[in-house]
Amino acid sequence: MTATLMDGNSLRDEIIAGLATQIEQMGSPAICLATVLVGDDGPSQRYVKSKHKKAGEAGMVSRHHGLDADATQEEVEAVVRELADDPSVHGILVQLPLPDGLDPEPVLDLIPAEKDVDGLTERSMGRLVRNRPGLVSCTPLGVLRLLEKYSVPTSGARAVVVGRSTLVGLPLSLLLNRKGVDATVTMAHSRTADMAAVVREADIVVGAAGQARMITADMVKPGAAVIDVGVSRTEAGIVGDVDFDAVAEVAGWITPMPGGTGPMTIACLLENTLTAARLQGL
Ligand SMILES: Nc1nc2c(c(=O)[nH]1)N[C@@H](CN(C=O)c1ccc(C(=O)N[C@@H](CCC(=O)O)C(=O)O)cc1)CN2
Repeated sequence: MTATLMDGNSLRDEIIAGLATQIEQMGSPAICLATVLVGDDGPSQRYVKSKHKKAGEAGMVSRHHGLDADATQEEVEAVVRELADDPSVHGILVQLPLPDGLDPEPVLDLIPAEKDVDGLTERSMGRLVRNRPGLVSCTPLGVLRLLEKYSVPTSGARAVVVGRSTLVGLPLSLLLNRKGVDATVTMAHSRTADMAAVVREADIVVGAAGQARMITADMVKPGAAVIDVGVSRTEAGIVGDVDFDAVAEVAGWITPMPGGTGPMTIACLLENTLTAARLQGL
């Protein structure tokens, strides 16, 4: 492997240790992250469990609200409303996806902007678009942290983000385009003509389409930074959007899957929770 490995597990641990120190210096106030999980999807349960474990390591408290898969829209919204009104809760996270039949949009929009540690409400996304301060979604933030940590040049770099989800692709494209980061960003998606040629132009490639190993070595410019956000579960285990072994021979930097952007999502969620607590006067 010639590429530098961008290790999300070690950067997550570093960030969480830093948060623990800051919270201790604040006199260890009860900074509370509340999670809402509807249904019994295995991976979602694991992610939520991990969020609680890491919150504890950062010196935060956390609270979990689990609802059955057949919960109604009204029941889910009632839980979020209660958390929104509770002054002891600083951050609210509704684990996605919600089961079929539930509409996430009205649920998310019940979260007050200052408690929106996932950065997914209309208000938070609007602030991101308008370049105003606000909480930003966690995986895109995690990608920026990795680029920064590994000193990947971004100013004037060509970045291609494959995937246009509101969870990752869209906010990440906006962040990469921001002043101070200054990449020239292309958003690519399933209808992009000649995807290989588009990706080959990029100094920074982000795979966020959820298509197993779709980014192959022949699509990657030598020396590019390649960030994998896609997760596909195959018989061989968890596979990302990047054909890791072959791309690692061409790229300058690469994230592993697992161990890259996933852990960073949780680290940035906890950073957002501390920011949210401060916004609420703690
Ligand atoms: N409300 C949200 N829902 C979802 C988000 C989100 O940011 N907010 N992102 C994903 C799931 N997710 C966090 O919620 C998440 C995904 C993956 C990991 C992670 O650490 N993965 C490990 C692999 C472990 C495994 O998948 O079994 C890794 O990459 O090393 C953490 C969090 C969708 N929903």
